[in-house]
Amino acid sequence: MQKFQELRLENINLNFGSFKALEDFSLTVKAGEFISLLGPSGCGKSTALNCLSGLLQVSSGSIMLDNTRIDVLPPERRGFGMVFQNYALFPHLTVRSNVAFGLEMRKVPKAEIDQRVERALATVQLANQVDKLPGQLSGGQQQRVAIARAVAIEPPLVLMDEPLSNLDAKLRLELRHEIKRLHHALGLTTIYVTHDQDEALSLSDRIVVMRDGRIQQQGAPEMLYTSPANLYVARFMGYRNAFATSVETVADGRTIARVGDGPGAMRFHGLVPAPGAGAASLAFRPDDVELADEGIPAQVAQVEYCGQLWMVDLRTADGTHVTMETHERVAMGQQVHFRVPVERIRLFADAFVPEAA
Ligand SMILES: Nc1ncnc2c1ncn2[C@@H]1O[C@H](COP(=O)(O)OP(=O)(O)OP(=O)(O)O)[C@@H](O)[C@H]1O
Repeated sequence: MQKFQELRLENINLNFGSFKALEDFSLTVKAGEFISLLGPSGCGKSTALNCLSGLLQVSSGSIMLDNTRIDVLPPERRGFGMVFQNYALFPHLTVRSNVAFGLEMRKVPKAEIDQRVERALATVQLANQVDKLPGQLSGGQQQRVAIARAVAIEPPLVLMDEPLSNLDAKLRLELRHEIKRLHHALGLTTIYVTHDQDEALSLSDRIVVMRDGRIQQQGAPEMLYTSPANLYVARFMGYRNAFATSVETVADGRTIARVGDGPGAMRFHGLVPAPGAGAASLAFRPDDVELADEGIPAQVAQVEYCGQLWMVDLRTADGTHVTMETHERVAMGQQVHFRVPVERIRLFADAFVPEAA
C-alpha cells in the first residue's frame, strides 16, 4: 500500500456548465481517518468523491497526496478503492474473479493474487462463497464482495458512495459494523458518502456537512451534534424542533427568546446570542424536551411507540408543534407541561425556513 500522511483537497471548484456543483471545497484528511460527507440529495457529495477518484475532472483547485498532485492523474494511476451503492460487480465473473480483477489489472503475480483474494474474502466472511456468481448472492453479500474487491488492491484510500442504501435496515446495521471493523483492522483511510445522519455519526472520526456544493461545517461527530454551526447542520443532527425566534433583553438584563407571539407564545429565559451573531432561529432536539410540573402548557397531539421510548407530538396553546422523546407514557389529548433546559437550546443567526424549503 502506498503510504501517505495527508490528503488535501485545496479550493476545489467543479462546474457543470454554469452550475456550480462544488464551490471552494477544501478538506484535509489524515491517514487512518474515517471521514463522512453528509448532506441531502444533490448537495455535491458524489461529485466530491468522483473528483477524488478521477471520474470527474476538477474545474479549478488541486488535490494533493502529500507532495504529489493527483488531480491531474487518470483514475487508474490514483489507485483508490471504490465501493458504490449498486455494488457494480461483474455479473459474469465469480466472486473470486471479481475480487481478483483489480489485482490482475495491476499485473500482480498469480500466487500473490490468490493469497490476497483469499484474505480479502475471509475478512468480509465470504470465504465459502468464492465460486458463486453475484446473482446468486444476497444484496448484503454482494456489497461484501464489492468491499473485498476495494480492499484487495490495498489502496491508499477507500471511497464509498452510499454503500448501504440498497440494503434493508437490519443488513444496513450489520454491514455498518463490518465497515467500521474493516477500517480499523486493515488500517484504511476511508471517505464515505451518505445522507444518513446515524451512519455518519456512528462511523466517522470527522463529518463534513455539505449544502449546495459547499461545506457547512466539519468536525468530530460529538462536536457537530452538540454545537452545530447553523440551523441547516442542526437539522441534520436531529434538532427536529426549529423555530423563528426573537431575543429581547428585559429590564434587569435578563433575556427572553420568544417563539410565536400572543399569550400562547413559548418563552425561554436566559438564552444569550453569541456576540455579534444575532438570533433569528432556535432549535432543540426531541430528547431535550422534558415533562415538568410547571412549564409550557401543551396538549398531546400524537404518540408513536418506538420500543424503548415514545415520540410525542405536543401542541402548544398557539398551535406550535414540539416533538418530544420520552420514557414516560402519555395519552393522546392529555394536557401536560414541558420544559427545555436552556443549555440545550441552540440559537442561530440564520433566518428560519421551513424544513422542505
Ligand atoms: N454530469 C452532470 N451534469 C450536470 N449536472 C450534474 C452532473 N452530475 C451531477 N450534477 C448536478 O450536480 C449536483 C450534485 O450532484 P451529486 O451527484 O454530487 O449530489 P449528491 O449529493 O451525491 O446527491 P445524491 O445523494 O442524490 O447522489 C446535483 O444538482 C446534480 O444534478
